[in-house]
Amino acid sequence: MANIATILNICSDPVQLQQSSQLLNLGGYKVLTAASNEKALQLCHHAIDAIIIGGLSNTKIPLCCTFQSKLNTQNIPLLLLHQKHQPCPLCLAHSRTAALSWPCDLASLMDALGQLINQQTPAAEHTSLPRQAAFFDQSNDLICTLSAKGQLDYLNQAGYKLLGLKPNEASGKMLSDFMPPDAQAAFNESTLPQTLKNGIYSQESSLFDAFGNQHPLWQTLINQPEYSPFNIILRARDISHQKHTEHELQQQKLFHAALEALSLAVMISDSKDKNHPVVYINQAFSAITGYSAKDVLGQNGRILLRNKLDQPELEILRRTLRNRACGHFVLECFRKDGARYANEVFVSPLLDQQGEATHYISIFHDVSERQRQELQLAQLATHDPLTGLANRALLNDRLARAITHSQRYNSIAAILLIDLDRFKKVNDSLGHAIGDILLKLVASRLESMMRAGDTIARMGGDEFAIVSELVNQEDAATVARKVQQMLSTPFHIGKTELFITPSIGISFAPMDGANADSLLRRADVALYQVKENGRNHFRFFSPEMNQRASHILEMESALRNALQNKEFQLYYQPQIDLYSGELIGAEALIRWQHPEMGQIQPSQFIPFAEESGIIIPIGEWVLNEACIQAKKWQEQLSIPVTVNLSALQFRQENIVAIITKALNNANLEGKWLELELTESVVVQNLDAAIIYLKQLKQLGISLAMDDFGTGYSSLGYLKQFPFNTLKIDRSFIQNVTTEPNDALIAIAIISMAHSLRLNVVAEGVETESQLNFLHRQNCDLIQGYYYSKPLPADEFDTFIANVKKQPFKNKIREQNSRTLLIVDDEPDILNALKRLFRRSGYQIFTSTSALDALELLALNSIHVIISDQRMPQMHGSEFLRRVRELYPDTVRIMLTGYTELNALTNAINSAGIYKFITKPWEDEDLLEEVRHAFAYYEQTIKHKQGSF
Ligand SMILES: Nc1nc2c(ncn2[C@@H]2O[C@H](COP(=O)(O)O[C@H]3[C@@H](O)[C@H](n4cnc5c(=O)[nH]c(N)nc54)O[C@@H]3COP(=O)(O)O)[C@@H](O)[C@H]2O)c(=O)[nH]1
Repeated sequence: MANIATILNICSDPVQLQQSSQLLNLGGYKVLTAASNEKALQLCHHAIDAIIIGGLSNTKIPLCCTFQSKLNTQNIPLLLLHQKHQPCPLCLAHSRTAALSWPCDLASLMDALGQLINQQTPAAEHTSLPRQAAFFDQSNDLICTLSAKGQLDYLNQAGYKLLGLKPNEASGKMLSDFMPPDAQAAFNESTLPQTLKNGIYSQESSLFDAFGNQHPLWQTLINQPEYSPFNIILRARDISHQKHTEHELQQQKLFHAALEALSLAVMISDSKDKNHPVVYINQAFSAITGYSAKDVLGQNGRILLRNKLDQPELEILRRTLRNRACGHFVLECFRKDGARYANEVFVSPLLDQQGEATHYISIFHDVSERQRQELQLAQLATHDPLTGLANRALLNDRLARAITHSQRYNSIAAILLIDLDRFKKVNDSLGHAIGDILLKLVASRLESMMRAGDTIARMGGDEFAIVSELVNQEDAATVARKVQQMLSTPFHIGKTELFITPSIGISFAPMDGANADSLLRRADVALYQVKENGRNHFRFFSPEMNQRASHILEMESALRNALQNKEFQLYYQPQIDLYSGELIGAEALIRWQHPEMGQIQPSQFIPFAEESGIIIPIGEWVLNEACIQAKKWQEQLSIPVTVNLSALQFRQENIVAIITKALNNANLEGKWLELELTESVVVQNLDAAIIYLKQLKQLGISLAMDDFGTGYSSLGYLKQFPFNTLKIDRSFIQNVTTEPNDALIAIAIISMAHSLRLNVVAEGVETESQLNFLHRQNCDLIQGYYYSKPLPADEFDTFIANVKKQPFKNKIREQNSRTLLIVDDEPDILNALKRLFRRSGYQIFTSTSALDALELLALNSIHVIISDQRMPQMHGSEFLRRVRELYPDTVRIMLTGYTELNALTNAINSAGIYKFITKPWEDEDLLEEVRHAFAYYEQTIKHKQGSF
């Protein structure tokens, strides 16, 4: 193929410049275009074969003249494409200058140029296009002629080659057949009509070759009507390379933009240079490290490490790079401002064709926050968030290790479970915030006594644990004592001073268990024993304790079965109003009808049920049953039913909902239900208790405080809670007539309850004397065997039907006569005295024992008492002391042969003895003394009554 001539096409008219350049292109010339003089001069350094100057204006120096020197010196031909005006005569004079009027067709332009360049004519004849074929065949571009409908006629050699056609295969084919389907319609409907209309049309398009390869092309179509029917000349230049370059460029831009947009830092360093200088960093690099491109480019990447060059990961990094491998590390790095951060780096080498690393690419990001979170998570998984001590999981792990160690080295591992006594009270009374501070202070005191190798953990709540490897078991006692001592100093929180004591249960490996679980359970059993026995102690686990623990487990499962097999039954014990004799309520008391063991009393299983937690479902069953029974009695008897609530039950957050549900199930109004709670149940959960009790009260439910007198017996608590009734514990009633202390407590409770406008129920009333006593103390309500034992519901109905309602008549005969009680264990003396006083007209009571005498005192209004001192059961002085406490108005005379001065003095002082008469007595003297005693009694009573 011939060399392509280069034409400098200069024209100030852009339309002419474009059209003439396209014709020149079509004619196979390489065209340099210049729209201005200056541009043209700039292009003059190219090797130019001819200059075309068009669109000439009437400037002083014609454009063509400007180039004369170049034209002359280099002998470059010049073609003047003049429009309306005449070409420059000066230039025309030049030998290698020609003129042509514009517009002209391709053939004329080719002719004129051909003659000027080497006097040759590429298109010698311009009458027929095919005659120019030889010229077109020299072109690298596809050139073809088409009909107005796009049918191919002539195709040059470059075209045949591009389309992969055999010679003459093109003629008659439609050009659109070589186009992609979506371009075909556009070619027929837009490209061809536009070309015919405007004479020339250019566009980017593509053609498929015979092998299916698509070639991107820049097409110029020129309409040459004189060559009809194949009047359209198409010149198409393969722009694959240009496209490829453009694509490459775009890709590069995209990659660069992507790198810059990346949130990961990218650093590229030159590995050929021995200092490995950084040659590229992206924006994220600067954002993460604070270093700008100016700071880093040309420097070694270790700028990020400062002087932290002893990191083990660095050695691995160097090795990785030496091996031209990829690596991933977390390095400790430093920002420009010196702040440390954890840098997760991915490094890979960029290899050349020889496999040599030309660059190292490091991609990294700051993982400080992630590392912090990971650490925090790890800490949380193994540590208690409040105190920072090990948690249960970590303790289990350490305990397991200690056990293994003890087995391997014949040593001892101890686990000490520490429970803070009455911590709950601190929490309830001072609030959880103070409770938390206290726990933290306890933790830090425990930590301060820790030896290397010990583990201190918080197991939850107020329970701590220490795992320690010891030489012998005594060492554990030393540790326990140290814990007690550490916690014995009061804690100061703000202005509050708190005292805490620990209960500690201890078990040992390998003696008490071969795994962490069993050791913990056994330490817990020992701890339980400490708590049961008054707290603030430590105990080692013993196998006997374990028996109890396994008994609890057995009981729990038996109770669960009992519940399932419906072995529980409710008994009901009547509560009576002493004054009206009316039935005022019934207390529901559970019984266990064991299929083999018969009836089991609640005292034998309720404690286990509470310990194991099974009291919760049992309690729910009791509530439901009692409500159903109360509903029945509501209609027949109009009495409420009392149900006992255990501590565990009351601690349930949804206790009010459970009770409401039981009421709803039975369709029972709240006023027919009374709940009995012990003082400790309420005090254990003070804040919640107030809320729950008020809510229960709003449901119309009555509240009774059970076992009053056995616990805190605090008037302060009582005032806070909306109780209706106080129950005096059975233990006080039992000896109320014989034990002044019990009597005094009963009396105090009755008076306290009345002052708070509460009802008082005395429970466990078994005897008439107890009843009399309580009646005299104005106790209104009675429950006990005296009236009835607890009965099944049907028997309760029968009992109620048969017992006539009658007000209690105080059996104390309101004696009009003077009453004298004589107490002596010798019947002969008793008879002698009886005979002596018979004539005096006194009503005489006699008793051979002090206890019987106390019973008589409870049942009768006694004025004067004569008691012997030496009695087997109880001495006269003790008897009379009690009488003084219980019945202070009585006048007490001691009759004895015992003359020891000290005993007499004590007796007189403690028993408030009126007269001391020695045996054997003088009848007259004794009669006289007793007469005086009655007078004294009557005077005292009169005085008392008068003072009211
Ligand atoms: N949480 C629950 N506790 C319950 C339930 N049912 C019973 N209990 C508690 O068990 C303890 C023992 O009860 P129990 O053996 O039924 O004894 C009660 C009465 O039978 C007994 N009592 C009554 N009068 C007399 C008497 O004159 N003499 C005498 N020796 N005993 C008598 O007293 C117990 C009444 O107890 P309380 O009024 O509740 O204090 C006991 O603590 C029950 O509370 C249950 O369903 N849930």
